[in-house]
Amino acid sequence: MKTSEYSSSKIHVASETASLKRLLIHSPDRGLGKVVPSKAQDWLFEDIVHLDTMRKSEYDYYVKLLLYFLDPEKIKGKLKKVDGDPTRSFYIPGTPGYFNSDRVIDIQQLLGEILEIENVRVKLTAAICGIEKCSYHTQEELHSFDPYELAKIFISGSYSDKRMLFAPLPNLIFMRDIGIVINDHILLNKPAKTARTRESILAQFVFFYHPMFAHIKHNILEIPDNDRHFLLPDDEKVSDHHKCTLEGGDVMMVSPNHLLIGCSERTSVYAAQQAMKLLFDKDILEKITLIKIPKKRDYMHIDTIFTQVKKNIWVLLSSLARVGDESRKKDVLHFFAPKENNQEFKILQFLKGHEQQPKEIENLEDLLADISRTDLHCEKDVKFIYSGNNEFPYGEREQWTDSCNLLAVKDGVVIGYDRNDKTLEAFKNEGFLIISAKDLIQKFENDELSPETLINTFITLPSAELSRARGGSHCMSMPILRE
Ligand SMILES: NC(=[NH2+])NCCC[C@H](N)C(=O)O
Repeated sequence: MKTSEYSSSKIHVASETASLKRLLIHSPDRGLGKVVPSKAQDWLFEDIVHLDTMRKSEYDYYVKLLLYFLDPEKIKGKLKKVDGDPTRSFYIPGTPGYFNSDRVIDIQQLLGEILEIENVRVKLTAAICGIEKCSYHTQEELHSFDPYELAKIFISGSYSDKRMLFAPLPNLIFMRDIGIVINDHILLNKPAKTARTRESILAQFVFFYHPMFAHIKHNILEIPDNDRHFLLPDDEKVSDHHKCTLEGGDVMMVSPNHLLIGCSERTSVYAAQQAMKLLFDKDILEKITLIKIPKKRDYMHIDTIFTQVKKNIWVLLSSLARVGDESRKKDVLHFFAPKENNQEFKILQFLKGHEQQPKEIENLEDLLADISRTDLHCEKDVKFIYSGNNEFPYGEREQWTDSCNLLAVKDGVVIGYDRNDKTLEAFKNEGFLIISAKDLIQKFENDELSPETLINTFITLPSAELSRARGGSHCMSMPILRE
């Protein structure tokens, strides 16, 4: 793909379920295979992963599925060849066999392309060496690499000869968190965790320097830090009133005029307010709802507790929603039931021009039903599918492995993990076809099914390794164009 071919690229997202047309992803890179047990948690993984299994038996299916839906020419008729290649060159940017799609786009490819521009390479190398505290000689050595190899080094933290230079970025596979497209604007993140700092520098350079985003350069939004934050004592810097962090998993574009922002372990109230001010001042939206959830590793972002499946269907965790079966059973099983954490839960809705009088919404279902009816003008009944089929203790168990973190490739067709049996049962009860990625891809290849005619389907992705990284298919995608 020539960089010039990207220049007419449209960037626009105004819903969570309209047909996906273009997105950014990142295939697990060699850095993930270098995580050691003592660092796994610091680097936000629940465990170390088996890289080969994660790629060949899990993530590669995600890529093939996305290609079938978004850019079928790149895959159709080639499945046998792709699956039979032990080097996986189809999935690796910069190699001759790479699928090179302008619709399913690996950020590593874009990084390689901007590193071909001399002054960008110099600046980015200096920036990375600065935060990673590299020596002058390392900086010089880095200049000698080919742009695509340099992109790999910046992401994986290691050279191809296996020498490690700095920490890997295992969480870059969760592309959702680096930024978010809001209509035709991009809001960049401010990561809460140091393990994700380098990711946002890479993202900043890609969005500001890649020709794909040149025509919307003035639409790239960065949240301002607290004025003179550097003068705050260290212990005050971490308080929610001063801290300025925001990650894409907490930002959801549910309709052209309405944005949801989660205030969570990762997104501070201060940053959410700054984002709101920026978006209202620039007239990008008229309604923003802040959803405050407990600051807990279990629910790091709002997209871990609910996502949209269809205009009128949502999947969510009942213990944070309206009283469901799950919470009623807690009275009986109170010894084992988790502590009630609803007190920390609050929803406030703000309208432009009336920011001082937010409306409080009592529970998640009321908010989501209102989005379906009022914002999306949906006349059908609004339905809620609960994690773990709302049966104790499966709701929490399956939420932990991303039962609520689904990616809609079109209205009613979602990708999620295969391991959440009870949640899948709940989808089945709602009339959804449950089909594995492997079977579906084969049926697409044999023309038994087609992405255009598919409706109400839950496509299951193998997830034994992926779920150890604590993110699902919603987090693994950054949509940049929906229909
Ligand atoms: N949008 C999301 N839910 N992202 C999940 C990110 C998971 C990643 N391991 C982290 O802790 O940062």
